[in-house]
Amino acid sequence: QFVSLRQRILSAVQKNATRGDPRSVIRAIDQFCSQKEWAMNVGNEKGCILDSVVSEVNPATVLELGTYCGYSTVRIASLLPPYAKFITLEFNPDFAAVARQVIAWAGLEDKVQLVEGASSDWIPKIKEQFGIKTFDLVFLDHWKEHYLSDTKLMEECGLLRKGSVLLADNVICPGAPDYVEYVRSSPRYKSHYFRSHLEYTKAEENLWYLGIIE
Ligand SMILES: Cn1cnc(CNC(=O)c2cc(-c3ccc(F)cc3)cc(O)c2O)c1
Ligand SMILES: [Mg+2]
Repeated sequence: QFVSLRQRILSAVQKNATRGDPRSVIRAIDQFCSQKEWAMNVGNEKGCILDSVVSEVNPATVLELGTYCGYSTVRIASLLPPYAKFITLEFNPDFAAVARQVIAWAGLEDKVQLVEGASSDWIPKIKEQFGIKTFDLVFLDHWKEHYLSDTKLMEECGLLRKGSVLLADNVICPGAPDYVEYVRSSPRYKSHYFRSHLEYTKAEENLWYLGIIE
């Protein structure tokens, strides 16, 4: 019977990765997606940029918008200090179900809270629900047309502070032009492109990094 791509990704992890070993989970997904079927994980090239930003920021609080199968969730969670609070939001319950199992296979279920639902519904509730004042790092990788509205919503909800770092995937492909326009023209943001390629392809892509300077 029909097995979904996300289920095939999960099976590849359970078959080829070692329980409790995040790096083997990442390697298993990258091998599957480069050798078998393309999927919209951030991938290893952009993943290394993500790793360097996480290590540099060394965040106590992290928000990920768009969990998908949990690939970037595992990369981030494996680099966080023990006291860190990491929330990842996923709208699609089928993706969330796979991501929970991928995160558990990596042994990182205690490092991250996966919350199902719409980012626009959850962002206003984060302070009181999770006892978080502001985020040191936000990774945007969900619906590209929600990057701008959710960034404005995070500002309005007081979830961003001087020094907060926003890292956005796919600002070229599929693209988030209104978001890029907003942050580039706003005096509140200092921004930086990391040149890279669309996951598992040679297509040009950028991870768009920016710090809030206030
Ligand atoms: C349904 N859905 C649930 N989450 C999302 C948000 N993610 C994306 O849309 C997304 C899309 C692509 C992509 C797709 C087709 C293509 F030809 C080129 C690129 C790459 C990514 O890295 C992404 O994050 C969409
Ligand atoms: Mg992406």
